[in-house]
Amino acid sequence: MVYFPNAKINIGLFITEKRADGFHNIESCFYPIGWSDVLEILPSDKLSFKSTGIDIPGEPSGNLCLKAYELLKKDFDIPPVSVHLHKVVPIGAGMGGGSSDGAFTIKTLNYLFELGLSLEVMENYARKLGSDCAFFIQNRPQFCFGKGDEFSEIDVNLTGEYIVLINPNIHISTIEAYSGIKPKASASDLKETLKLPIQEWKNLVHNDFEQNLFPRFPILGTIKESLYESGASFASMTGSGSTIYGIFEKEVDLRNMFDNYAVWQGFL
Ligand SMILES: C[C@@](CO)(OP(=O)(O)O)[C@H](O)COP(=O)(O)OP(=O)(O)OC[C@H]1O[C@@H](n2ccc(N)nc2=O)[C@H](O)[C@@H]1O
Ligand SMILES: Nc1ncnc2c1ncn2[C@@H]1O[C@H](COP(=O)(O)OP(=O)(O)O)[C@@H](O)[C@H]1O
Repeated sequence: MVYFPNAKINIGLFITEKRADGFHNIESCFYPIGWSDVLEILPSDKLSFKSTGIDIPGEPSGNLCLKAYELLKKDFDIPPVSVHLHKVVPIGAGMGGGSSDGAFTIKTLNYLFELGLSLEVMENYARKLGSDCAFFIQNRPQFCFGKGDEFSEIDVNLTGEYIVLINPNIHISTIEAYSGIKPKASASDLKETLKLPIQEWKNLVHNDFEQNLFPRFPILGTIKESLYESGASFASMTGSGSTIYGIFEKEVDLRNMFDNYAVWQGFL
């Protein structure tokens, strides 16, 4: 079976509290986007993993696809599989690409071996892989809170809007990004704010990581500004960076403007 594990953006990201377990409580709207990897999982005589495309740092055993397999293998008598991941989504880019690969592996194994797991059970397995991972089980816009792995409904629909994502090849580690943060109460009620027309989000919807990372990497602020100058209704960094996105009312082509960087553009 071939699947296309897609990335996400964060629309607004408040870091509200440091928790006793060392993680942070956040409030954010997670929204799926079309930038995707390619994942093939087939039953096989022995377990194997191959990746092509963008180089993934670390050993294959640390890859979230294999971690997901091992997690399910502990509880179910599943046969070996061969996994081929073609990596397209930039790594350490705030788009949850690795988390999506892990979640899609859980969904694929569930389907392939008829494990009969409910969405809720699959989300619980995904939570063990990483904070962002459970979101990709249902893979639909959600208000995310707690570690980013608890969900409630949010009234936001960007279907028909056009998104441009710019990744300036700066790898930001999530641990490092959180370590520079002083948590504070959320600046606004995201669920209410996102009901407003998108043109009104600019001064109300913030990503708390920007304040720390923009002074360190001035290019990030420059890209965000260029997106507004090019007519974006809303622009922001996603997650812990370094990808910056702009949402436009109609189709634009900004590939020439950012030709040194990885760019993805398409309808939401
Ligand atoms: C910042 C966010 C926002 O959506 O996205 P990305 O930028 O990674 O896409 C997420 O919170 C990233 O989630 P994820 O990448 O799954 O993080 P994990 O693997 O669970 O944790 C990596 C490290 O980040 C820190 N961490 C993560 C999540 C959280 N709510 N609080 C934290 O403090 C911890 O130090 C943890 O050891
Ligand atoms: N399938 C995978 N794809 C990308 N990174 C992975 C994968 N499995 C494990 N990782 C590890 O996760 C880290 C980054 O995860 P990623 O989801 O790309 O970042 P972010 O959470 O910032 O969007 C990398 O350091 C990488 O070693």
